[in-house]
Amino acid sequence: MGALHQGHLKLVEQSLRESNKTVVSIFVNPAQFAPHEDLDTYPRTLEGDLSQLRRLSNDITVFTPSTTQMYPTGIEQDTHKQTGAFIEMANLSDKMEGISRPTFFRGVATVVTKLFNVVQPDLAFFGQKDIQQALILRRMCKDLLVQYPTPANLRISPTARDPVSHLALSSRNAYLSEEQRSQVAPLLYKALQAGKQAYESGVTCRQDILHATTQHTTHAQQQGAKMDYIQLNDASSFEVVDSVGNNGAILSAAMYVGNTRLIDNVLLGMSV
Ligand SMILES: Nc1ncnc2c1ncn2[C@@H]1O[C@H](COP(=O)(O)OP(=O)(O)OP(=O)(O)O)[C@@H](O)[C@H]1O
Ligand SMILES: CC(C)(CO)[C@@H](O)C(=O)[O-]
Ligand code: BAL
Repeated sequence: MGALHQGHLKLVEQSLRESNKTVVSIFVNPAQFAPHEDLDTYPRTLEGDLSQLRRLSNDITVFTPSTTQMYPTGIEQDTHKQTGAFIEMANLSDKMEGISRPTFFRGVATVVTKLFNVVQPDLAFFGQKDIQQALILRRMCKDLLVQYPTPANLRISPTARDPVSHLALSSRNAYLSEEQRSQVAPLLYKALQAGKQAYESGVTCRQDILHATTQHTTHAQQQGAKMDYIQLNDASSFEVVDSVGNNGAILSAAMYVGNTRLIDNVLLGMSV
């Protein structure tokens, strides 16, 4: 969606390494924003984005469609008023992130289907920062027999982080004040890491893993942040799990720092 940062650029670099043609789409997709969310204020920095991409390579095609091109029959923000074709990911899009953003994955799956139809990529690169999004899209490719890309060719790359604070890079970090960015937001990953460390020292039970995170989530709340959730989920069904079994699990969280909603996750006993 643009406002490019190192996390995005790493995906582009991966594509440049693994493919002979790279297409970058930059499109702020209205359908994935609920009416109360930040569609209007979402950072848009197209000129800077294009220069960053040009610095990586002269051989990148940048696809910057208009809303009318992507939604030729229009798009209503309110899902109840929408008509026509949309992709539903039944019993998946209402779990995890979907509890707080019930129409988000419908909007994402729909726009990514359109992008795949237009570009027909052999390979597609998504970030682990939005882990449920990437896994839902891989499942969509499998269920809908998508050929470009096949599910195996939808790659999920590790989350790029600030080298000092380990805060996950995100376009929405631009909303944060310097103090929020350096003092409060990094506590989200610290909490997740504490859960991961507990798991790696032998703890598998959800309650105990979540307990290990509380020192940092409490600290964040004392600093004015508001936890939306921190939860342990299965990576296929996205159901909450009571313990980490053989298939591993995702420990993920969302936190408000001021009005800015940040997400992050770590993988326990699994890889993508
Ligand atoms: N820190 C990161 N590391 C790796 N991939 C990332 C990172 N941040 C975003 N991506 C990936 O880049 C792609 C484009 O994401 P998007 O444009 O929504 O950026 P974003 O920084 O995640 O923005 P937002 O603030 O809206 O969450 C997605 O596949 C996303 O997972
Ligand atoms: C997948 C995506 C491009 C759909 O608009 C967006 O959700 C994103 O950038 O993560
Ligand atoms: N990277 C996810 C885009 C969104 O939050 O809308």
